[in-house]
Amino acid sequence: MSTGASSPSILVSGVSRSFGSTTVVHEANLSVHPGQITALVGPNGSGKTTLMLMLATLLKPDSGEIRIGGHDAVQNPRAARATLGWMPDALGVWDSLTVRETLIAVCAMYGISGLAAGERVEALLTETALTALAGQRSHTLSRGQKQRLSLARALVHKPSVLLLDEPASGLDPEARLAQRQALEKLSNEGTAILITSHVLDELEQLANDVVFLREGHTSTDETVADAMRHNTRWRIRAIDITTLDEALAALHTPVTPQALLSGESRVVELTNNAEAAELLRSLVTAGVQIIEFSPATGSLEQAFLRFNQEATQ
Ligand SMILES: Nc1ncnc2c1ncn2[C@@H]1O[C@H](COP(=O)(O)OP(=O)(O)OP(=O)(O)O)[C@@H](O)[C@H]1O
Repeated sequence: MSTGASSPSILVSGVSRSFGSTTVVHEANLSVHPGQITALVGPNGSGKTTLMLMLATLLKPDSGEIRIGGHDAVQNPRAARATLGWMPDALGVWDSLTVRETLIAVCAMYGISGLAAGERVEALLTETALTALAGQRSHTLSRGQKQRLSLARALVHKPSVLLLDEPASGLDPEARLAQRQALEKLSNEGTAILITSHVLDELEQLANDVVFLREGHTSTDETVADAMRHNTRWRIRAIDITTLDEALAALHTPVTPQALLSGESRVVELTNNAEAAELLRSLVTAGVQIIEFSPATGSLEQAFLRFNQEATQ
């Protein structure tokens, strides 16, 4: 969904790309405005990385238009590159360089040198919690530490567009939270962010827009809105589970028991949000003390599964 009156920082219009006779991205469309965080969600092999590589100017589209910060990514890749920060799904490291030296080398690539480079690198080390590891060789970092270095590298030239391919992969919960906060801060400062991840719960907390990708086709605003509107599986918890069971039985609502770390709960299948609201009202009227009534899996995950289901029908 594209929102906002500003012109988009990322614009993809009718973009296609084939490898040999296989078309991997089919007339894809999306836009991301300044300050917006858009999730790009698709199953394995749906074309996310291929699309990201084209946005990063590392792969040419066969047709269509890509604009990054207003610059045509095909006609003027140099200008587009100066605007964007790219975090690939796997960090290629220069084995012999330390974390600090890596960042200084990337500064040099962007024409930042001397005192300015030193200051920028120290700020990035602090921002990505890498100061304690600054003297360590990059190839000895853990997966999560490499992810932090990869983000720091992408941010060297203060880009207004960030392309992040699986940035949370390999991060522990604390590091994920820190990364989420860092990205929220950048978004509040006006950075446009396009992010792929298979961790949909994580994306749901971060993104304010989503584009689904299936076999190289992007979703339309309408299909996303429709998929997001229909939560079908709801989890219900009550102070007294027996009272809940009795009330659900009286309402002829079939349930699936679910054991959770946080206690026993029930999952019900409903057709739409109105039905969910009506069931909640009926349970409360029947005197059940409800302590949770929520989508059984994340809304984004449900919407994604629904989008895929509809696409295969
Ligand atoms: N250089 C290439 N040559 C031939 N086929 C390719 C090439 N790069 C990607 N593909 C194919 O394009 C399709 C999409 O790949 P891509 O890496 O973009 O998917 P993805 O959505 O990022 O997948 P994942 O979630 O597994 O990372 C796959 O079928 C892949 O095999």
